[in-house]
Amino acid sequence: MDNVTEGTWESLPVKLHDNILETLREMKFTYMTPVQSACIPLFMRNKDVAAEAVTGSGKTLAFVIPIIEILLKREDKLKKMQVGALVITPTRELALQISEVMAGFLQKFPQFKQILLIGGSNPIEDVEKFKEHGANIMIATPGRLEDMFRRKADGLDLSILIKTLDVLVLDEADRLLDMGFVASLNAILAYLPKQRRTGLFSATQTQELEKLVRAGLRNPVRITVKEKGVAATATQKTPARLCNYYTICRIEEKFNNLVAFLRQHKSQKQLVFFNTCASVEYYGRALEALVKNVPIRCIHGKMKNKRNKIFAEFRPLKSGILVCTDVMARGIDIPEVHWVLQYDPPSSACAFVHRCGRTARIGNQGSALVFLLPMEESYVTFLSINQKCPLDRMGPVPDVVDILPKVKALALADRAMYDRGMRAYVSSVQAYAKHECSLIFRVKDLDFSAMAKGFALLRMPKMPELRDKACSDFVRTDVDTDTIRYKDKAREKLRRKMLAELKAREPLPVVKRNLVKNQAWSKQTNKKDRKKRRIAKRKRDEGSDGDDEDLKELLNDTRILKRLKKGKITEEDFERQMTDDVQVVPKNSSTQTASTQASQNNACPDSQKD
Ligand SMILES: Nc1ncnc2c1ncn2[C@@H]1O[C@H](COP(=O)(O)OP(=O)(O)OP(=O)(O)O)[C@@H](O)[C@H]1O
Repeated sequence: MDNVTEGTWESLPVKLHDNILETLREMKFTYMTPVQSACIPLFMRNKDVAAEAVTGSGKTLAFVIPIIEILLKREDKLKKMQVGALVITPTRELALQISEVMAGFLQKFPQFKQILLIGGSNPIEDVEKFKEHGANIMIATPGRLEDMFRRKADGLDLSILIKTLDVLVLDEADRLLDMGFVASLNAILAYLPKQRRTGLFSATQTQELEKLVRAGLRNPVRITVKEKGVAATATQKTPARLCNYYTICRIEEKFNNLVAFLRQHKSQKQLVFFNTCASVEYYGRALEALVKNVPIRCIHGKMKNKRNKIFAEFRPLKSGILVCTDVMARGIDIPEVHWVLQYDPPSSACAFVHRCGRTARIGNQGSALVFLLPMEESYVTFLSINQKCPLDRMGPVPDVVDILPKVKALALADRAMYDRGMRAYVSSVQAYAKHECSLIFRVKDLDFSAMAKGFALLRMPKMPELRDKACSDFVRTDVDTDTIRYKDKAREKLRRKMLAELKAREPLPVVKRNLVKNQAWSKQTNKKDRKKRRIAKRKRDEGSDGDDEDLKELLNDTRILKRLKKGKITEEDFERQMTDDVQVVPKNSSTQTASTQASQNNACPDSQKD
């Protein structure tokens, strides 16, 4: 393997513990990678490091090994409940993966205990686990870790236990400094002792990271590992063995192209990235019906407990398709991925590099393909200049057939699929509008009718973004969409009951709302909404009922209906909140605009965050 050429572990200027060398031998890792040979000695000699090296270059061991070495060399040994090392990482999958690597080494160091603190499980259980087993090494996602610092009342004062901290590692550091995490991270950093070693690791670096390097690290050593075979002046961000392609197709042809491509590569292992959870739900199910005899799995950030299981199932497969959002974009180490397909170009250029990095890891070959619309072709130049990520054009996918009628048939056969399509469409429009490169991805130039055709929709959703658009090219189905039933009998029964109740009820008192008419919903979230969502998220993170989505939906529907009946919300509010049971209202009723509005909650651009 080209990447593993930096000498043996024994050749390091610092001697590694025999047990570490033995573990490496057992793993059959004879040689170091460049980032490992550069980081390990520096980290072990008390330096702060900021390491940038391409995806799949072995950064995990570059901090796992020094962590153990540093803890071993402590003069006053750590007690059961004293934390000596902390690794913070953006997603739970990544945390899990790091903890597995750590566990491999800790087998030979039973004196050290590690704890994994990630969302999706009950935080009280984490507190109890901590109290029972103790922890010297914590591997955590920011949200759950921040929460743990506030668990004094549950008998865990982490702010005291962390005073012994020697090493802090921020993995995927640039992502951790993105807006979504920065508040949690600042809160966490305030608890940590200043006298510590800090390591920042990532394949991409941002200006925010620069600021942190300047402000937070003591004499940091910068380690930038360039790719071999790439001109010395260039700093290509993607692995040299990655064949990186783009293809151009019309928006209404995109899904047909994807299906044709996947059918032709059935014997291979492929990741397909979409920008929103709703698109994964919709297209993932469609692919399950259309690409036969190959395992297909779906993962996105709104899945709670199921996520780990699906990921664990997919990892060892020799061939298969993982349909996912950017929760899978960073750091995830899936062996032998042949193709990374980006159905939606990601919302940030950094994410592009990380998505591609799921293949061509540690010197292996791999390929990536992004689907672009004709109006998006300048993205290729942008990537080449901005991200040092050159792409080659791939010709049209051969043997493309029109499978959209089949997707429509799926929606006609089950209202759940119809709903999913509407939500996916709305969420995609909203995600498109939020693209970082808004000069290239111009929502105002999107052909909404053609896009709806490409989504195989039965009718056009109504949303403010489309209000001034003619959309006359779109031919809606002849079928009365209110008559489409849920396959799930309980859900269908509830829908019918709600329809009947809505028809029968008295007009309601008008409830005042603060939303601005004709403005995109995505721009109108108010403080109260945000608070509500935060509370809901906290409840979800407490991990009560992650798996039973259908039951949750039913309960949610009933709760919203009750609020409407009591006059606590307006009809419009009702529609907006019906995040899943869209289309419960009779045709011609003013409430029909609702069909997809509620899907705001589903428009989660699932950006690598947990
Ligand atoms: N010295 C080595 N010899 C052989 N294989 C190695 C070595 N170091 C790491 N690997 C393997 O290489 C793969 C990639 O390593 P790792 O996940 O640490 O990469 P990374 O740089 O963190 O990638 P990303 O930027 O995507 O997070 C893993 O499967 C790991 O087990």
